[in-house]
Amino acid sequence: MLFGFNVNPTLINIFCGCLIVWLIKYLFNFINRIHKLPPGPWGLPIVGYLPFIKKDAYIQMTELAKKYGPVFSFKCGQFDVVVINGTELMKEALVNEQILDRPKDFFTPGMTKIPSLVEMSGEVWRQQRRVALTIFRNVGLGKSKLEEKIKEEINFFTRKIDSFEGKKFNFDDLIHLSVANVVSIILFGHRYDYEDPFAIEMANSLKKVNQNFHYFYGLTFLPSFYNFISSLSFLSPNYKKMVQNQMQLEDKVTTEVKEHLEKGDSREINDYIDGYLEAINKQKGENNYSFNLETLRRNVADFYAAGSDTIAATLKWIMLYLVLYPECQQRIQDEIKETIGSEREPEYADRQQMPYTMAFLYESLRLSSIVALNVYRRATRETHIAGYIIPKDAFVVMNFWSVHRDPNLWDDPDSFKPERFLNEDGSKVVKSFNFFPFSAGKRVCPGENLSWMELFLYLVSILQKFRIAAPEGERISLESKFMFTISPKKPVELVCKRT
Ligand code: HEM
Repeated sequence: MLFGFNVNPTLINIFCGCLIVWLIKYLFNFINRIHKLPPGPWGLPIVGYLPFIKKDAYIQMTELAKKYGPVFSFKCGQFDVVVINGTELMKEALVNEQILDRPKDFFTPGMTKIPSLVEMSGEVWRQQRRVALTIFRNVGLGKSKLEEKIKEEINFFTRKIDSFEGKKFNFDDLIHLSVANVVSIILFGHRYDYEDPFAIEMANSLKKVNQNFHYFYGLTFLPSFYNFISSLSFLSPNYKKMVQNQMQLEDKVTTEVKEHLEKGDSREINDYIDGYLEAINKQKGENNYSFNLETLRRNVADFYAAGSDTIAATLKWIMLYLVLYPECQQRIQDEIKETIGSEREPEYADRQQMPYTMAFLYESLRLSSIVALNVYRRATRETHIAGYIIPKDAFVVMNFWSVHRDPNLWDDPDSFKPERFLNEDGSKVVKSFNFFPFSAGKRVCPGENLSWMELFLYLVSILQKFRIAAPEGERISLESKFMFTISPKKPVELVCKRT
């Protein structure tokens, strides 16, 4: 008798036997897996280590690497997370074809079912990336045509700084609008006036998306619980705001796409939207066709974000370093005087005669490490790093910050020393093998060349005209906040006096 029912004892025996076999198998697999996975901290059932992850996760990941070794793992919600630290292992991981993909459930579950190029995997990602790089090349990326447009934008920018007549101003808002204009020229074919409400709204939407973003977002790691958790608004208020702001940004992009569509088929290819619309027409009817208006909208919004937030954050750090280290500022201005003078506009080619300025840029990117943890990768199949198993579908996180601050690789790594990137007599800039702010391998940042050009031209054009300082009586703070990028916590306020 079982609960008052007559049950055949043989059936009970078979059921118990099956249960025991299943339990033994489960335990065997569990122990086997734990044994082969990289070591790491334990977590709680269901949520794993997620509740223990701190705000400055890149510092925590670096600390955990000291305890468990350069490759460690933990359970985070529904996924295994493997974190890679150290140059050699990072390089091994970056060339591993099995960890090129992004997570299956995009980083922003609930937002849209159509991924952007940044979130795509496999053949579709390859197609989209190939076409994006071709369009970027055709519209002038890396050519003098784009350099001229960047210089034009910087002219507007320095004129605006001039209008403050040496008084204190907020560098943040202005730099966001200016660098967003550079990426707007590539994507939309034009810049916006700094007072244009459309541009201001677009930049504000992006700013708010970033304010509410967290690298280890609960919903990213618990996608099956998305509907449940998101219905409890008090558990995910920031997430909801982020999704709303992202939608606002994408609506603006839609307006731009519509304007391009209205031009009809006769349009010239002046920007990414033109090039993409042409790709849609050309590839219609082909197998594995992945080009459509929704993907265009998502790609443009992500390029706008990836191309402006990163450069703005880096330039903010650069301004803070210039104020904190006036001797560095002076050396760059001496190089400008010798190489360019005060009349001619700076050109990107000038960098070849300006080793100290380039070393200053490298050191700024090393110390700020704005993309401290890589955009998540996913193991497409079970693979190995340093002899450890990386299970299929594990999230793979590369900790660039740990490499850029490793005391075994850099002398006094927490100090700002541009000289570390110079040869002995200071006549040449020397790149380090332990320096990869833009990642590496097939998924390396496609905006790397554009970024170097922008950073060099902004820095040199500003210092050619102005001496930068903190407002009188105010102290510069290097406190940071980590959302997707690491940026200064407080707004950067400056005083720029004509040289
Ligand atoms: C200082 C500036 C920048 C830094 C430090 C930076 C860094 C990075 C890093 C580390 C990645 C991840 C690559 C990987 O998965 O291994 C990335 C991806 C990406 N970046 Fe940048 N980036 C910068 C500027 C830009 C600019 C200016 C653009 C575009 C105009 C851009 C567009 C992208 C895109 C589209 C991806 C995703 C690529 C893919 O998934 O295939 N980035 N970036």
